[in-house]
Amino acid sequence: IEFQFGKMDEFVLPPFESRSIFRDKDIIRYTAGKEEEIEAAAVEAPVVGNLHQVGKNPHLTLRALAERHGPLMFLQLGSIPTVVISSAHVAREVFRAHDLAFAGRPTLYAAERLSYGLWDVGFAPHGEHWRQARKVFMVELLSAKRVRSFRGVREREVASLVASIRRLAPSSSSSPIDLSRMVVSVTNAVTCRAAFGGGCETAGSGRLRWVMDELQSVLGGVLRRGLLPVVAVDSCVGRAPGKGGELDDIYSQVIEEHLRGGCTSDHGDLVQVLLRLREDPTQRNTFGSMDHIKGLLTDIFIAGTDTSAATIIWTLTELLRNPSVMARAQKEVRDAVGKKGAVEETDLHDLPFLKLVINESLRLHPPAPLLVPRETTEACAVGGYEIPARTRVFVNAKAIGTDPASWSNPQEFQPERFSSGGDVRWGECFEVVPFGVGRRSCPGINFGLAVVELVLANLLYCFDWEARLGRGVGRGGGDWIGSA
Ligand code: HEM
Repeated sequence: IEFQFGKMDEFVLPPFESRSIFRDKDIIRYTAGKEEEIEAAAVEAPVVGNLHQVGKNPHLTLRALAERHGPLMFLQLGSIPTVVISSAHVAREVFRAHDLAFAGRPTLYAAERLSYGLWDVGFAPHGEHWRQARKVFMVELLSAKRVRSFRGVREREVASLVASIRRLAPSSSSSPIDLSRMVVSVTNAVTCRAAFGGGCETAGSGRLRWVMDELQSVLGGVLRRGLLPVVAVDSCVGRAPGKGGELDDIYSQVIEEHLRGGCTSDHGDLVQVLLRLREDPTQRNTFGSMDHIKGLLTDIFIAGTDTSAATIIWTLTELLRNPSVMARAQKEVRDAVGKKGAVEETDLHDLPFLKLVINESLRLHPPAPLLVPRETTEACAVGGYEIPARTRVFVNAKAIGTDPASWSNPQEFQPERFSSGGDVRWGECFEVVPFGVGRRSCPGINFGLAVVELVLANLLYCFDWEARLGRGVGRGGGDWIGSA
């Protein structure tokens, strides 16, 4: 089976756009008092500052700039003073000593609308609401137990993906299938069923899919143009499906049905959990209004769908580039599952090599290569530099994952490199940060990896894959690559 690479760069999530905050650019100085700024990245132009240097793939441009100017780099992005962290060494220093000071999020204009006024986790400023909502997210919505309860949902959706590919496969010998789109559909469907239960049908799956596509494309637009602090706002925010939009309508309908008791599901869906929390007097400030619930639902859709899909597609791409790794992963899954016909979740424990493959793919291709932007909540000193409160912070996960100081042959795809260290403690390991670091790191790791592993295991078990002739999968071999 072949698949199309054309959409690959849609899977890279560049940083967000924000409301601009005017600041003096001469703010970052040696605390020793020397009149010296953190290495300002090369040529700073009037008004736009270093913006013109950022380019189409900011994580790559910033990595190249960091190679010249150092792993703790200051940029003036338009009117926004920004610090970029590009090595494990600096990330360790920052997040071990100053996790709290770096736990803020900038107020993102479009995000405010998407999240019903920042009543969510991902975009919320650091503070009491964020703390409460995140705690409940981790305990009630995204815990290992809750994620396990969605096992049936995942297995059904993956079986449906396999059936669709089988239907398309005979005719695909001359025209490749668009696997990217199909994989996004699966991650969308799993999230949707976990969130809404039977409400997915109520909302109408076609309509819901359209809204989700719209949500992702608006978000993509916001993120893609994210480094242009002012210009990006109008075109994206106007379409952002927040309050009063189509998605809002779907949420209202599904919540209404749940309240009437008309939406039941065997696993207990996320809307049910959120409505239960709404009745709890101790949770009133966090879950008391419908906007709270809708904001949190949006978080799950935004954060959980494209990130997981990107991981699947990049992993398959690396396997195509590395046929011997593909053969080993495929042998592992086929030996473990035998003639059962499909990989079930219980089989995943027997696939240690596949886990290494996914880790390696996340190292080389973090789906959010600059994570989600942070903002300092207070002034602090890092590496002898003073960084003021409200400085924008990007952590370049791509640069960190490919830093030669941490990784030998960093550009090579070598899953075995993860075999000696046991399981990676995501969020605590500074050499590889696809899920971020510290207290704002991703709370959805279990949920995301569960679907990534099941989809990949089934794709390897059920099909033989090869790259389309004439479309190189070597480095720099085609227009589909080069973005992460
Ligand atoms: C392979 C899949 C995923 C990847 C690579 C990923 C990556 C990330 C990254 C890089 C961040 C920013 C962390 C930081 O600022 O340090 C993040 C935050 C977040 N993710 Fe994920 N994510 C994935 C799946 C999910 C899923 C499935 C969910 C929920 C269903 C989710 C929910 C969130 C939330 C709510 C936040 C915001 C956390 C906060 O600000 O406190 N993610 N994720």
